[in-house]
Amino acid sequence: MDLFSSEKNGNFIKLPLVDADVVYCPSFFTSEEATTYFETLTHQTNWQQDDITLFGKTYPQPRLTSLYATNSKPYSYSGITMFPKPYTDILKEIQRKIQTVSEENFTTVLLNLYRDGNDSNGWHSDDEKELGRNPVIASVSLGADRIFHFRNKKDKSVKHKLILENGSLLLMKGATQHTWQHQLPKSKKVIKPRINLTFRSIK
Ligand SMILES: O=C(O)CCC(=O)C(=O)O
Ligand SMILES: [Fe+2]
Repeated sequence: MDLFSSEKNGNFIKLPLVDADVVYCPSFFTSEEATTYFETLTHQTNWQQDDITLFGKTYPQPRLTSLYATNSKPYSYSGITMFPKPYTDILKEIQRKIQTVSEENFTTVLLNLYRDGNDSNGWHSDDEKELGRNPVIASVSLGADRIFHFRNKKDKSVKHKLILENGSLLLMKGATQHTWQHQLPKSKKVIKPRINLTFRSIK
């Protein structure tokens, strides 16, 4: 499906990032769908808090995570290896809806729970080998609005900010993970939780 002619799924905005392909859709899901998904995933997900190792030091990850997949392939990043559980019905439903616009056969979803504005996700690219060369990553946001940043890898002063809203979809494709990093910074103002799902393909 051509993203820009899709009316049913609302408004797709292409972000002005050089050598990247990032599209944001603010209300991909209705607020009723987003509320149902948020409530169900809060309670049904097998949330865990792993330790990560960065530059030889070990810390508890500043958020909770969980991995689900249609196969049994693990996913490794920041010194953590996660083994997936099988998709639940709600994850199948969300994936079916995003697959109508993403044209990618996702196998795996990483869920993040940011309990409040103290939880965060530091600068990184999703460039692990198991994701393949130019990964398509579909990122769904539920719950509290949070600020999201991109910065260019060659010139880290080149940044782009956006707000990831409840029920939104962000699609990152093409060279994006080679040329840009992203982060979800802490925010003193945020007191409510947010759930993020990033659908990926690990073959
Ligand atoms: O929470 C988000 O919006 C970003 C998550 C992310 O970048 C990741 O899990 O790789
Ligand atoms: Fe990421």
